[in-house]
Amino acid sequence: MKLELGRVESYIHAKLKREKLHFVLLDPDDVDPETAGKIARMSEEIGVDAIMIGGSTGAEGDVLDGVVRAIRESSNLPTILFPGSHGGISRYADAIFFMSLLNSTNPFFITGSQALGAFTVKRYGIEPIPMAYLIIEPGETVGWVGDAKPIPRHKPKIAAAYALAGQYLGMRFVYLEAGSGAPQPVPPEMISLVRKVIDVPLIVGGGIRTEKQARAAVEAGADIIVTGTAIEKADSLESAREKLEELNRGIKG
Ligand SMILES: CC(C)=CCC/C(C)=C/CC/C(C)=C/CC/C(C)=C/COP(=O)(O)OP(=O)(O)O
Ligand SMILES: O=P(O)(O)OC[C@@H](O)CO
Ligand SMILES: [Mg+2]
Repeated sequence: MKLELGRVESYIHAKLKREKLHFVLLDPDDVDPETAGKIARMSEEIGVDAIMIGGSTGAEGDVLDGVVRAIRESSNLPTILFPGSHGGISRYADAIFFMSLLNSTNPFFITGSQALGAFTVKRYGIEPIPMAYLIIEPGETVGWVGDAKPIPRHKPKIAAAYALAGQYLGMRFVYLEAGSGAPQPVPPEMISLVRKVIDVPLIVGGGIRTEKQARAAVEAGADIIVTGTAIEKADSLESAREKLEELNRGIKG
């Protein structure tokens, strides 16, 4: 049995020894391949650490492949799939967050979709990275699509219990998700309790739009910050660059 970590996961751990990481999420349903390529190149220039690709709706097939290929052609950053289901797998990506939505009420999002996608991941030779995915209020689209019972914002202990359960089940990352475009990010008190309880790296995303919010999440104990909407919604590539720089400053200090 081979238990070595894959290339992307080793890269993440090596970098985490020195700094907090910034992953940029691109949704193939919202950005065309050309723009995705440009944002990925800019991200690399600015010091972002990886590009995640996915969406809860429509990020599949040709549309997904086109965006992943464009990103690979324009930058050397690792590409990590962030699938809404087994439909969100592309042969062109380096790795996939092989995630289980632990607080879903629907077994499809806990183990079902994973079983349907497992052989595809193996056939394509994509590196699977096991991850516990937890939806925090409000949860937005992904909370609704994923049939989640969102964890109340003022109940950090529930999040910590799920996170520790995820680690004990063998998951090597925990992701606290407020939902893409959430009006408020995950509360710092919740981030710090989860950080105290688990040993694996903690990813936080959803609703992080400013340098201040990014810094607050990192200071509370997040290891990796995911940003998507703030960059996607910029009205020009120039303002996307400024936003990326601002968020990166908050994360890297
Ligand atoms: C590992 C495999 C094969 C499947 C896992 C499938 C699971 C558990 C999915 C969780 C539920 C889900 C719908 C996740 C979507 C994650 C995601 C890509 C969210 C962010 O998407 P955005 O595109 O930013 O948000 P919108 O979809 O709201 O635009
Ligand atoms: O789009 P935003 O709000 O940055 O959220 C990023 C990510 O956590 C969504 O899955
Ligand atoms: Mg989206």
